[in-house]
Amino acid sequence: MKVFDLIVIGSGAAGLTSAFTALGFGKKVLIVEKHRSGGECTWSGCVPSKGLINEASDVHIARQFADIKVDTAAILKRVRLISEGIYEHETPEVLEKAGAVFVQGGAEFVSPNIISVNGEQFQAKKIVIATGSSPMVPPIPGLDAVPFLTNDNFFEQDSLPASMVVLGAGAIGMELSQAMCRLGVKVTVVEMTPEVMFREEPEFSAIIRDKLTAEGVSFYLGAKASKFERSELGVKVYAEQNGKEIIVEAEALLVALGRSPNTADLNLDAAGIETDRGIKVDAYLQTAAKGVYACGDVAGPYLLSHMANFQGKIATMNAVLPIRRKANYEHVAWATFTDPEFARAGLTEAEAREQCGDSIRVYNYDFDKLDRAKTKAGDMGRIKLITSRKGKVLGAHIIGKRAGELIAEVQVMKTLGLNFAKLQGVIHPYPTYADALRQIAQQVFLDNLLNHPVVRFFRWVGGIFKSK
Ligand SMILES: Cc1cc2nc3c(=O)[nH]c(=O)nc-3n(C[C@H](O)[C@H](O)[C@H](O)COP(=O)(O)OP(=O)(O)OC[C@H]3O[C@@H](n4cnc5c(N)ncnc54)[C@H](O)[C@@H]3O)c2cc1C
Ligand SMILES: NC(=O)c1ccc[n+]([C@@H]2O[C@H](COP(=O)([O-])OP(=O)(O)OC[C@H]3O[C@@H](n4cnc5c(N)ncnc54)[C@H](O)[C@@H]3O)[C@@H](O)[C@H]2O)c1
Repeated sequence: MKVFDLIVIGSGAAGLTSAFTALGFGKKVLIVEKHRSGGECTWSGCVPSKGLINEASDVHIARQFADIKVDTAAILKRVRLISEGIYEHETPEVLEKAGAVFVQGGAEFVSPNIISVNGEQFQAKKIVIATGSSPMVPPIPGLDAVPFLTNDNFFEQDSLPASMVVLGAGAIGMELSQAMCRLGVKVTVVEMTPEVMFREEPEFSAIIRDKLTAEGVSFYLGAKASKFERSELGVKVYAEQNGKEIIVEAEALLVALGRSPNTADLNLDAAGIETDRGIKVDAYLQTAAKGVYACGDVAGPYLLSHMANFQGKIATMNAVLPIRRKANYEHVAWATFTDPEFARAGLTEAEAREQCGDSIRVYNYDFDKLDRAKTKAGDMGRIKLITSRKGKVLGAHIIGKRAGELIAEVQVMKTLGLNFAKLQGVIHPYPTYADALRQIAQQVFLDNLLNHPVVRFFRWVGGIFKSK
């Protein structure tokens, strides 16, 4: 039996980070991949979705100047080429050149340190499970009898249909609905919660819903899908909204209702690995089986590529080095690439109030004050910054152009524990979107000053004399 220092099961964002981390420490690494290296991010997630969003954005701009015909077949082909381009840096050959052994096939556990792939057994001191997640397809009557798309096959379509029902107004539903609508698809979204993007600040979610509505996307909110039927056009979706039945019909259906962890084929019982919503891990990302770690979507709790990288590194370092580092999620951040973009770091206002009480400070900044935004008609944006009583960042929410880039500056302040007021002294080029953050910092600085005990004392004394 071949023996390794580390076996990595799955070569998506988490698995690749894990393998490269271990290789960097000179370890003998086996990578086992059932499908294609690169995983969801490269083939059916971040990369093709952002590729499609970029194409749709160009079309949206072009339509303002000319009556153009959109060739969605050519667009989807170009999107697939982007995935191929990223894959060039993640192929089995590249991984083997970097020093890993790559085996194609599905891995299953034989014991906590032995796996079987295509009937052959491999042993390792440590194992990292990074098998990702799959689209969650709930057992709603009729769903198994109608043709439907998920992110797994969405980007493989030859061309886009004329109409589509999108089930779920989460990250996938919103990004793809706007992109498809811009490319000429009549999109109807059916979402069971009362608002889109349930993880975001509600007022920001409403802004994005209004924007998509204005562009032509139709929404049924508070509507839970209850039945599906084939129809002459394609598919009929039945949903319950406020006790009434609604029926939406379209050529195609996209199911974007969340994810299920890929655990079923792993024979986890043989290794004593436990699951709840995904593979159960401790703070060090170790599973119930000693020496077996899990990271990325299969473990959660944040199903994001950069969190898969973050966890992949920690899990692997804990596995191969004599250190133990906890995965700390205090500084999680993400961006949703609708137009305008959405980005979030840390707590919402409600969460901050629950944790810190009403001593928190909330700064709301509108881009109508920002010169850079004024240079482009219709450029909207908003920032909500939530700080502690002393000015340290608890949460930040940005909607607007380049929100995904802007949040990085807040992330640095937050992660390094710097007082946000410090940013007021940092020179920002003019006119930029980032200058909005400097302007907010100016206000935090002033509030810090006004809250300083000495200043408060003199203001109090001043108040006494004034009242006399
Ligand atoms: C449409 C869409 C857009 C997204 N956009 C973003 C975004 O913009 N930003 C962001 O941060 N995140 C985004 N995500 C989420 C991101 O794609 C995932 O969080 C990330 O890819 C998870 O990486 P992973 O390594 O955990 O899993 P995966 O990438 O799924 O990799 C798991 C790998 O394991 C393999 N595997 C499974 N079972 C076995 C087995 N038994 N044996 C061997 N191999 C196995 C699979 O074939 C796969 O290659 C998006 C997701 C979707 C669906
Ligand atoms: N930009 C990004 O970072 C990005 C983009 C896309 C996806 N992702 C990741 O992929 C994951 C999966 O995305 P997703 O959009 O599939 O899931 P999601 O959890 O974001 O949204 C699923 C939505 O479906 C709704 N829903 C569930 N059952 C329903 C029913 N029966 N009828 C109507 N609505 C129903 C839920 O209320 C929810 O709003 C996300 O958690 C996110 O982490 C990230």
